[in-house]
Amino acid sequence: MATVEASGSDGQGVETSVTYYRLEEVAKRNSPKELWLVIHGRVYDVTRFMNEHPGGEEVLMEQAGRDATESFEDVGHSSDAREMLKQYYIGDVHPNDLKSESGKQLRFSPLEFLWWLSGSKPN
Ligand code: HEM
Repeated sequence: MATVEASGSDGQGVETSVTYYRLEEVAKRNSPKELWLVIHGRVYDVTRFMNEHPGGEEVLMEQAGRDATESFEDVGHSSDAREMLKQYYIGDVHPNDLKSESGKQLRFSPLEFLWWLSGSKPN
């Protein structure tokens, strides 16, 4: 775990600090005693929320210690549900462990792109 302090340039005012967690650490919190999950690069401790989740505790258990972004989005959670996330936020995924979300949207691998280029050349 690493904590980064970032404070405002005026020396007073808002001070924010972010705690970074490695995915390895998140993965250990995969039991009903301690249940963390990742949604959009943020880490949530949903241990005390498990019994209250309207979608049931089983689905949270299935995602325990993992990146639950896709399943969270697949359900089409309401804005109320998104608002609730804040209560359980404990930190961010360590930058070295972040997969690029835009990377997933690449339509071609670099090799396919070369094939595509060579195929589309005149004559
Ligand atoms: C901290 C994370 C989560 C919060 C705060 C949350 C909150 C909620 C809330 C408030 C609802 C009621 C419907 C709504 O307002 O959208 C709901 C329903 C539901 N959630 Fe979650 N949820 C979380 C994570 C997940 C995850 C990871 C899954 C994985 C599949 C999931 C699956 C469901 C399902 C299946 C329903 C029932 C939908 C229905 O009956 O129409 N939730 N959740």
